[in-house]
Amino acid sequence: MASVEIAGVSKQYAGAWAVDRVSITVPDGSFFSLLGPSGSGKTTLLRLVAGFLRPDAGTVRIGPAIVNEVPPHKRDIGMVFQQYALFPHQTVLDNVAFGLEMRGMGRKAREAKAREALEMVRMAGRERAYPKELSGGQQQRIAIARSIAARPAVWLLDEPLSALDRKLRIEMQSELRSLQKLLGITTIYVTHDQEEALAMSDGIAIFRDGRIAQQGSAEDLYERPADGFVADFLGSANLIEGVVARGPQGLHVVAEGEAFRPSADHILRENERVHLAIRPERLDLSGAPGAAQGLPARVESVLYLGSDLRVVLRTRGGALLVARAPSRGTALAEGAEVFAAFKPEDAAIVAH
Ligand SMILES: Nc1ncnc2c1ncn2[C@@H]1O[C@H](COP(=O)(O)OP(=O)(O)OP(=O)(O)O)[C@@H](O)[C@H]1O
Repeated sequence: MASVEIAGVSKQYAGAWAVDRVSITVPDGSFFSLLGPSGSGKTTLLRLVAGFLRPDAGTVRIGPAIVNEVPPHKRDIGMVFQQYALFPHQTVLDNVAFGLEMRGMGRKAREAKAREALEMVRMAGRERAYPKELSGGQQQRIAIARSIAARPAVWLLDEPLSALDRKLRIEMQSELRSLQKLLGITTIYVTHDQEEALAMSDGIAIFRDGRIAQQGSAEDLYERPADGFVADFLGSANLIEGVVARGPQGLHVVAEGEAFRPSADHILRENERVHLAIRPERLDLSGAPGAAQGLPARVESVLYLGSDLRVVLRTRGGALLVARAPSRGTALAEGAEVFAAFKPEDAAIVAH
């Protein structure tokens, strides 16, 4: 197995930087996601690691070796694409064995390896089928089996589940993760689905316009977003404008005329303009103003989502807030006046 180290890598298309000085280290055996909106450079970076593209600057290492000049088939990688890219006129077994043949393995050995891979993706018994006889989910399992049959050191997946329906996607997320752990394979996973990245990854890099807005563990990014873009991208954070002021208790954030204490791990600079970023599920609408900190607000709409409600609120200062409240035992009507409370540790303070 091998780590992947991307150091200062850039790539431009027709004068525009698709990937701009990106550095990421993916430790041996870990699962790392590239997350970001469409066009932010995720696929370009994955193709640079795969060797389909050459960086204009920087280096890509797989294990100890710099691979900038190494063609894809010599990089010891397995790849899965959004579109399964199976050969329609070949059987499942031949599709999975294809890469092994390219590596010069004899028929017996490659069929044994291919069967082993099919067992891992729970497709044993379908060796003689053709791709068109399989569902989309099953075809993707075949593509996954093909990518791991040779037991590569590095696994690169580009939105592998985005063509599947939601239920199957969630099932496949945990299967992919289990398989990744079983094989101990170093993995880079491209997705634009924040829930998927949070659920699956040891590490995540959030892309914005070819650059990394922030990288870290799922918890780091969710609880301590570096800025409003990251906070919002990772799950519709509420952003309330404020400014850092000095009071008798030290530095705090003033927003809509109220003082908010920072949690212990925030470093504030006087007069800095900031946002308080609060997750919808961390707003508590159940109480009256009292010991808790928060903002008075009026309910604009209540949407029933099954297990919970989505409540849209407008603060007196004009900020729009979204809260999640349990659907049982919550009686909220449009126009009601409420107090939206939150704990200091649930409000990340992010750059404006
Ligand atoms: N072959 C190409 N020629 C010219 N420009 C390209 C090419 N491939 C990508 N780009 C541009 O590079 C930028 C990054 O694209 P990239 O496909 O890496 O983004 P992405 O984050 O993977 O997006 P998506 O989620 O939509 O696939 C975009 O502005 C895109 O238009």
